[in-house]
Amino acid sequence: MCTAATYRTKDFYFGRTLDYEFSYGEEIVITPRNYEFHFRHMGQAEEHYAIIGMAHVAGDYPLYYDAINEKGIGMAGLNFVGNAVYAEVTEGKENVASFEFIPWVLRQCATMDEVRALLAKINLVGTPFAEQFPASQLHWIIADENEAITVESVADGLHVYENPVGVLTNNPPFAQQMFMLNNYIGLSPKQPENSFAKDVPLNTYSRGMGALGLPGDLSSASRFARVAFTRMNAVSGDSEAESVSQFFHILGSVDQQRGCCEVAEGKYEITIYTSCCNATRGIYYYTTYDNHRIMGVDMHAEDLDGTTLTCYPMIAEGQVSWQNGQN
Ligand SMILES: C[C@H](CCC(=O)NCCS(=O)(=O)O)[C@H]1CC[C@H]2[C@@H]3[C@H](O)C[C@@H]4C[C@H](O)CC[C@]4(C)[C@H]3C[C@H](O)[C@]12C
Repeated sequence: MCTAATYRTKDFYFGRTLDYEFSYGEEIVITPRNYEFHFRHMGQAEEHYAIIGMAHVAGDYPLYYDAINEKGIGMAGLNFVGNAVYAEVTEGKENVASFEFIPWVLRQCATMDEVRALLAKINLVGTPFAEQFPASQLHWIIADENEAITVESVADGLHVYENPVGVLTNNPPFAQQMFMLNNYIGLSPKQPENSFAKDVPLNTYSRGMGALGLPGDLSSASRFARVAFTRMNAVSGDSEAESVSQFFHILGSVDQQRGCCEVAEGKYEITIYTSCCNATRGIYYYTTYDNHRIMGVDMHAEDLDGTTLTCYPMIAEGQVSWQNGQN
């Protein structure tokens, strides 16, 4: 399971959790403006916007999971197993393989209008990256500081949905996820009044009872409702420290602890990493399952006019900062 979210204070923040039972060996990858992309069906592209994100690099190609570009657009791919259906390669169309979708959008779009125009022309195809990497079944969230959309390629074609909650998880399809939020219409961060029955003496015996009924399990539908509630009601200061801290708290509401989601005998899905990009400033922050210290990689600290990828392996080990003894 995975969850992605957007958040806005003074700057625009975009990130996700990557929940799985194993890692593909991902790292933080900066693609500079002059790196040559060789698209499978669309030829080669030289000049483009710089990109920073989490990717598995194979044969010098950045297979991005989630990323932002230097113009402040963010995009992430999340599992959509059983529903994602990609098109066949069609002569005369803009055929883009699903593994190329993130760089295809981020390399050339500076606004959401440009993203929409690009999506109107795209033919998203299932061409595999390599034999050992068949096309993953994904759906995507794409966002800037003003809006978010969800893109789903299903049996009857490509769908682009407005995403007013700025959240994406996994199944079911996005329209159903949004519909199911109706179930939580009565939830509130405020304490509830007794609307159950006026003659029954019901009282609030605890704080937080306004959100009683928000599901606590790890299913993707429950995570969708939980993170949407958290994100839509989140309040923070607008400094970088306060915004980043708050963003990790929002995604912390759907953190997966080892042991609670068994996917095969003795195998557990966990939150491998959580990311928070400051898309306004080109910074990729992350934590990992064992490293709760927020790490940061700044794209503008690199030569963005270069031609080669810059990769930073994730620091996955945790450290305690002792305040006495033990040092
Ligand atoms: C497994 C990851 C999604 C995690 C997730 O959504 N889990 C939910 C599980 S469930 O539905 O609820 O069961 C996805 C997200 C991004 C994916 C990777 C990226 O798309 C980049 C390449 C794409 C290639 O086609 C396959 C390898 C790959 C390197 C992908 C492997 C894998 O499918 C990743 C890592």
